[in-house]
Amino acid sequence: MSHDSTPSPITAQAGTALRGRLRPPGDKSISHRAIILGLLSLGETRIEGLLEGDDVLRTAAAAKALGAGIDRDGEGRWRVRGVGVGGLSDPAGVLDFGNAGTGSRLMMGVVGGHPVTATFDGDASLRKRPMRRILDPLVQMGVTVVEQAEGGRVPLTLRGPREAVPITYDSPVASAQVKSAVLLAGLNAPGITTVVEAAATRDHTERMLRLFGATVEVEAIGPGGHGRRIALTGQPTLTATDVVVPADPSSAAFALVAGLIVPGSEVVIEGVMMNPLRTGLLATLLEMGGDIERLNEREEGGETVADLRVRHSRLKGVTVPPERAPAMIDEYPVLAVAAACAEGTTRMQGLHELRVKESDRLAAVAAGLKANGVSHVVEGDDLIVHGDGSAPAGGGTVETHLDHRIAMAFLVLGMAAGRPVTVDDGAMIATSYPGFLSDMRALGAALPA
Ligand SMILES: O=C(O)C1=C[C@@H](OP(=O)(O)O)[C@@H](O)[C@H](O)C1
Ligand SMILES: C=C(OP(=O)(O)O)C(=O)O
Repeated sequence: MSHDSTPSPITAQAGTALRGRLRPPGDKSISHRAIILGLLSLGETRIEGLLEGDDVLRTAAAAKALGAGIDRDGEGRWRVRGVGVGGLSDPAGVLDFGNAGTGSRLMMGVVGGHPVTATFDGDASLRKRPMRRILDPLVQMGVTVVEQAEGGRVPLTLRGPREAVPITYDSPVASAQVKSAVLLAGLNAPGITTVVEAAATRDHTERMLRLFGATVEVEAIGPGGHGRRIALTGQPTLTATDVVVPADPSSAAFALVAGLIVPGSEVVIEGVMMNPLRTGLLATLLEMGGDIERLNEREEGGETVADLRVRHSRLKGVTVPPERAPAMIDEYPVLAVAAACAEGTTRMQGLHELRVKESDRLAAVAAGLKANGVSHVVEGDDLIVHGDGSAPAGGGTVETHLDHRIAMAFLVLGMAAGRPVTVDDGAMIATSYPGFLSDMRALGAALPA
C-alpha cells in the first residue's frame, strides 16, 4: 500500500445491534504461502479464496518478478505457474512489499536459497521493522547481505549462494516468519534444514510444504511439549496443487469482539479456521464469559473450520498468560477493546513482540485507550486494562501509525462506546481486510460508506 496519499480518517459510532452472517476474507498467512509455494513448484497451482489484500498482492507481484506466471480468474481465484525449487530468476526491479512483514520476510528466505540477487523494500512502517532476525540465519546459510538500511532494515539487497547450506537454527524469537524464512531457504539446500522453536508458532508453512510434496518432520519438544523441532529434507520436487484458503481468524476477530460488546447483537461468522495455533483469542474470549458457539465443524483446505455464533455478553476480566501469545499475536489490539468493555481487570502478559509489528502495537493500543477514556497501564511487556462493565467513554481520535489492526480494533471500540471514535487513517485496512467496512455495515454497524 503506498501511503503518499492524504490520510482518510474514519469514525465509528454506537448504533443498533449487529445481526446477520458474514464470511471473513481468506487467511493472510495461508494466502502468502500458497503463492510462494506455487512459485516454487512445478505445474499450475490453483488457489480459491485467496485474500486479495494489498499485502498478498505484493507477494503475488514479487513471485511474478521472480519468474512465476500468475493469473486471476475471478474473486479469490488465482493460478500460479511455478518455476520449481532452484528455478528462480533475478527480478528486474525492486521487490516492494508495501506494509507486509510476512511477504517480505518469507520471500527473503526464498531468494536466500537461490543464486539470485534481489532488493527488498516497503512503506514507512516496513522500513522500521527488524530484519536481522531473518538475515542472521540466512547469512549462516551462505547468503550475502549486499546492502541494508541501518539496523538491518529494508531497503536491503540479498545475494543467495550458489548452493545454500542446510543448518539447524535455534530460533531466538517465537516467530513463524523466522521459521518459515529458514525452511523456505532450506528448500534449495542439500540435506536437512532444521528449525527449533521454544514455543510452537503457526504451522502453515510446514503443513503446506507437505501438501506440495516436501518431507517435513515435526517433533514436540521442551517442557509440556510446547516447543517444536521441524526438519525439512532439502531439494524436493514440489508439485503444484490446489489450495482452498479458509477464512482468517485474525480478521474474524473484529466481528467476534464487536458481536460480544455491542448490546443486543447476534452474529454468525462463517468458515473460520480453527487451527489450534491460531485460536488463542477464542479461548480468551470464552474465559471472559463470551457467548460463542462453535458450529458445523468441518475440514476445508486441510484445516478444521467452524462457524462461530456470537451473542452480546457480559464479559469479565482475565489474565492472558504469555505462553498464549503466539496463538493470538495479532489479536491483542482487539482483545484490549473487549477488555475495555469487560468488568474487572484483564492482564495481557508477555507482549514484547507487539512492539515490532506494523506499529509499536503496545504503545499504539495504550494511546488509543487513553484517548477514549479507558483506564489501563503498561507494565514492562504487559498491558493491564481496567473495565467496569459499562461502555467506554469514547470520543477520542486514535493514531493508527500505518497499522491496519489498530484501525479496525478502535473502530470496533467506537461501535460500543458512549461517544464516536475516530481513527486518523483507515487506508491500511486494505492490507488485510479490504471488505471490513462493508462487512461490518452489512451487520448494522454505523460506519461510513
Ligand atoms: O507467519 C505469518 O504468516 C505471520 C506470523 C506472525 O508474525 P511473527 O512471525 O513476526 O510473529 C504474525 O504476526 C503475522 O501477522 C503473520
Ligand atoms: C503483523 C501482521 O502482519 P505482517 O507481519 O505480515 O506485516 C498483522 O497482520 O497483524
